Amino acid sequence: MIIAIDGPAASGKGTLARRVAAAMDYAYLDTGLLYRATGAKVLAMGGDPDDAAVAVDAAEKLQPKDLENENLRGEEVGNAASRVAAIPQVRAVLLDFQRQLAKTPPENKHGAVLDGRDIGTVVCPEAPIKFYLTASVTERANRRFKQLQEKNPAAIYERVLNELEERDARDSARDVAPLKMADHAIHIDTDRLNADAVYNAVMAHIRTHMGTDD
Ligand SMILES: Nc1ncnc2c1ncn2[C@@H]1O[C@H](COP(=O)(O)OP(=O)(O)OP(=O)(O)O)[C@@H](O)[C@H]1O
Ligand SMILES: Nc1ccn([C@@H]2O[C@H](COP(=O)(O)O)[C@@H](O)[C@H]2O)c(=O)n1
Repeated sequence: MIIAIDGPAASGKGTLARRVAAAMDYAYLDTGLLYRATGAKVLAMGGDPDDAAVAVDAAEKLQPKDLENENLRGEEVGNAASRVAAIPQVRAVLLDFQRQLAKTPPENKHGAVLDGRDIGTVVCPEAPIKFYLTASVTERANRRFKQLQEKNPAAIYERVLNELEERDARDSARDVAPLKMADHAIHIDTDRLNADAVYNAVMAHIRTHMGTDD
């Protein structure tokens, strides 16, 4: 079974998806990492993330080790990721890998959890269960700021907020696979829910869907 989790930056998709995948013994794919690794490659080459030829070349050359780069999590790379992600040919290059993993999860797992922006709408529209997580931009900026501060005490809240707003706007307005809720997705507003509460709500939906709730 495929479980799709979409939503804007720092809404808690990865935290949730990782936990759901572990509980279900499913494979997990953070699809944002593919775009982050592509953006980071472009920056490392001194290229412009809006340059389609350079970005496509970087996407085509991605290797598994590129996804393990510790520096992918910063907002500068997030911004570059969001710019390469608006290029249709980049998305086309990365699509097959995502679909393949969803349809044939590694290690003979019986399912996969994918999180991103377009999992329920484009990558796996056939997913039987889809979630769409949101939270206000200020709540998400607080979360991301706290997270970044653990690694970099000099992180600046206003900068984090601006970068999230910029990324939200670009991800929602692009022509190809924009961020939006899929039809039939379950919307969870996480503003007043901690990570445990979100997880419990999602697992309750999954059990109901699978007919395993008692
Ligand atoms: N419901 C929640 N309440 C408060 N904090 C949360 C909640 N869910 C996740 N967090 C925290 O918010 C931060 C961002 O979460 P996470 O990385 O899972 O978001 P994301 O949507 O995957 O982000 P991105 O799109 O940038 O990959 C993390 O520090 C995480 O621990
Ligand atoms: N399915 C996806 C996933 C991500 N993106 C783009 O990548 C950027 C970084 O993603 P994070 O989840 O790590 O924040 C994001 O801002 C999107 O532009 C995407 O387009 N589709």
